[in-house]
Amino acid sequence: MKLTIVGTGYVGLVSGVCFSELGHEVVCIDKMEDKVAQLRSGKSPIYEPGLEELLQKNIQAGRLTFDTDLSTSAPSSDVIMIAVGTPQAEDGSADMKYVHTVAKEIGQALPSTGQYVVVNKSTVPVGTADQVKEIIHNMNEDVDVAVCSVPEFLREGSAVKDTMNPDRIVIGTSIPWAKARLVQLHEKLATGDKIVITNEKSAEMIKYAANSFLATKISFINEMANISEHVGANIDDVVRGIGSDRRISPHFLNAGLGYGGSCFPKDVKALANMAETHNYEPQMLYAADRINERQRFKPLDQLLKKFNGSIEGKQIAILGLAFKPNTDDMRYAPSIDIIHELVKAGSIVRAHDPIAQNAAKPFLPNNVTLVETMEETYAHADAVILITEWAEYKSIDPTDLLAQMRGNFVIDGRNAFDADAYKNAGIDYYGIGRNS
Ligand SMILES: NC(=O)C1=CN([C@@H]2O[C@H](COP(=O)(O)OP(=O)(O)OC[C@H]3O[C@@H](n4cnc5c(N)ncnc54)[C@H](O)[C@@H]3O)[C@@H](O)[C@H]2O)C=CC1
Ligand SMILES: O=C(O)[C@H]1O[C@H](OP(=O)(O)OP(=O)(O)OC[C@H]2O[C@@H](n3ccc(=O)[nH]c3=O)[C@H](O)[C@@H]2O)[C@H](O)[C@@H](O)[C@@H]1O
Repeated sequence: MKLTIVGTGYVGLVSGVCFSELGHEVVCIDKMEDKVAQLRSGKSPIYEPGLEELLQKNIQAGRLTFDTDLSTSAPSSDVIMIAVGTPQAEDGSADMKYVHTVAKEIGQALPSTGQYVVVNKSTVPVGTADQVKEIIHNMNEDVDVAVCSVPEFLREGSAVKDTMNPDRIVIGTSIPWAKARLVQLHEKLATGDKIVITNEKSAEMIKYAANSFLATKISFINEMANISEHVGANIDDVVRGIGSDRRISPHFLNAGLGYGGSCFPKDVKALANMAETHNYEPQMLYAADRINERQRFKPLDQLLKKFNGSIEGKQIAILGLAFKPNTDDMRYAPSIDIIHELVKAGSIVRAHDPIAQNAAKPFLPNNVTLVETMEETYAHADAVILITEWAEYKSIDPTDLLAQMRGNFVIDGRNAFDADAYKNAGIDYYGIGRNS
């Protein structure tokens, strides 16, 4: 099939690369000329395991091309996908300006002959498919177009793997010929029970419900960890105990500094905003969001406790800046807020991330020192905070770490270290909800 995919961010680029790998002919569109030039030369603008290899392979095979304008490829495409950003607006709602602009461009580009499928892959409020159709028809009332919702569930850091091995594909359309085309497009990825067919609005809701459920699961376990700290229970044991119940499952129950990234924070807020505009007060979403906003500041409380109320002049080593491992995405990363607070309190901050160092610079205060190796980060540190659980940090030997440090306080913000090994090495170890 011929595809036009608009937006070459995590979703658009990964989808474009994966669909071309599956044999489809894909044109990826982005307004940013330098990004398109970089992509044409086979260089990925984002760090995502396995992406660049497949990008280069499919460009060479002639199945994957890039353009700055959709008007050439869209009229001959079987499916046109919208994969532009829907960032958080000031009131918490999803800012739809990029989606609306693309809808107009599609309306201008499509001729009045033929049958077109336009797919919304961006995460959008319920009712957007109808809106996009209206915008397209306002530009060209004769075009025969089915606007469908096929939400994306990939995770950053494993985006290619997730796209190639989806748990399910949700196809939201009430139009039979569009459904047939979209089932055919996805047939190498999913068949049978793995394809969930719904109407447009349910598909749009599924995406927000999935992200809000996962975000709530994280806030729930963080709440349990915080309570465990107060009552002397250990969250690792609590998770073992509840996670073995298949209805709960042990997945996505890692207590820590809360969720960051470009999606959970904004999607929980956008769903809450959507509920409010329909006169419903979403209490659980408010709670998930509030717990998460607070969780990232836990290291600060611990430092103040350890250093008797003042961390001025203390050298603090930060391990990990990206919002999660295996990505260089810094959007809403807990590290940003933590570091700003540390600097405000007069600490000397040295930070390291194996991949996100350059991406992090614009988000951090100027007086933070970004160092090349993790060893340089914690040399002479009074305290160490693990914020992102990169694999290389997990292999740190606590005895070596202690020998390099000036102090002995380690805050494990992701419960990623072996608590006993750290304590046995003489480290004053703090994990989230990890009483021994
Ligand atoms: N990042 C992720 O892991 C996931 C994101 N999503 C959703 O997918 C959507 C896209 O997210 P990301 O890929 O992270 O976005 P992104 O912000 O990384 O990339 C969006 C791209 O669209 C381009 N763009 C904007 N307007 C354009 C136009 N008129 N024509 C051509 N290109 C245009 C921008 O230049 C940018 O390169 C969002 O709604 C997000 O919530 C869904 C699942 C996973
Ligand atoms: O809509 C989206 O953009 C995507 O959002 C998340 O994916 P992503 O944000 O890339 O990463 P996750 O692995 O879900 O992690 C999100 C945040 O939650 C945190 N987290 C995750 C799991 C956990 O148990 N505990 C926890 O604190 C991570 O550290 C990270 O900050 C969802 O997992 C994807 O299914 C979805 O497609």
